[in-house]
Amino acid sequence: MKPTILVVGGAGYIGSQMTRQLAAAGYVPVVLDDLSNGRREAVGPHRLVVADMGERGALDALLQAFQFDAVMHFASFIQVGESVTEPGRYYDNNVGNTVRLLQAMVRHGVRNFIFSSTAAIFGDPAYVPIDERHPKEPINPYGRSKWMVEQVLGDFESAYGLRSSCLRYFNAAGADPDIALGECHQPETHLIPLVLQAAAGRRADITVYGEDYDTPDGTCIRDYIHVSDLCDAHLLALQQLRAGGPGTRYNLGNGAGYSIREVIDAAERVTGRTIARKSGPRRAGDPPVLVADATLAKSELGWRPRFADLDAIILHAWRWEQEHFGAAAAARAPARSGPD
Ligand SMILES: O=c1ccn([C@@H]2O[C@H](COP(=O)(O)OP(=O)(O)O[C@H]3O[C@H](CO)[C@H](O)[C@H](O)[C@H]3O)[C@@H](O)[C@H]2O)c(=O)[nH]1
Repeated sequence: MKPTILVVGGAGYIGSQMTRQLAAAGYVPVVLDDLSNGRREAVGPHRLVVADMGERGALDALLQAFQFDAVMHFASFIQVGESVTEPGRYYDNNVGNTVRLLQAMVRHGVRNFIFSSTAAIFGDPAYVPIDERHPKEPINPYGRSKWMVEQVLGDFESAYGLRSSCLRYFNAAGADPDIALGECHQPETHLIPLVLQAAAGRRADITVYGEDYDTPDGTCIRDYIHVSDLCDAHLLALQQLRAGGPGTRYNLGNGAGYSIREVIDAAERVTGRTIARKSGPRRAGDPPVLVADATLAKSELGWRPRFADLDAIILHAWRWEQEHFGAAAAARAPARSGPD
């Protein structure tokens, strides 16, 4: 029998890609999503249960109905700025609901958990590239909420034998190489999709948040990682947990940092279009440089990123932008019967 995996938040950007890759790798994914941020159509032919992950009754029914081998959890709120102005919502969902999910797993004897953690747990880096030993000093509620869950997971492993892999994403970007899935946040706040909206003429320009950082060109440096490579790391972490290994934590990035200006230059190269840029103030909570040291994921998981090149990441995102929002999408729109 194929192992069944619960993908919480599997209708979202990374969760839907994970669902697709799990099925391709021979697993049976079951998606739990309340569709507050996810899209029903992103789940494709796979089983979707629409419910709130904080609801005890819904969780019990689901964990009763299926024998899950593992749970992957992608259903967090992810905007740093919003977490500063609405911390209650972030702690309630990212910590409270995650603990409720973990308690349901304990009640039903599901022992393997893969958690989407983040570079934001490290705060302003003391050094780069950032390895797993780097101090955890998050500087915003989003990062704190993720670090709290990592600590909760340590306690759940000691007390209940629930083993977990925490994967700390640096900047997830790109789209499915077949362009079946891609980024579609409402509202969109991430740099690469916004830059590509400007290239496509869906927005007038891109605002660069701060040009006075202590970096070579004054703009923030990030380590962009392709969404498919992130999902590959999840598959490897899943194998590792299912083989009976202890809980693990891995930083996931390509180890190469690109400034905002370099990202916009790369997007101009890939799209062949000129992208208008505007100077804006710094965005609260942005560390100047975030670059991963992913040596541990490579040596212990055997993880090998397939799309480490920034231009390849942007090219997939650009194809997705055109396929999903461009002229082809507009031509398809009138044929649709109504909202879905
Ligand atoms: O219109 C924009 C949007 C972003 N940026 C800049 O581009 C860089 C990347 O910003 P993103 O919003 O794309 O990504 P973040 O680094 O802020 O966010 C990533 O890391 C966060 C934690 O640090 C969260 O995990 C988040 O979900 C994840 O995408 C930042 O310096 C940001 O200030 C701009 O200059 N203009």
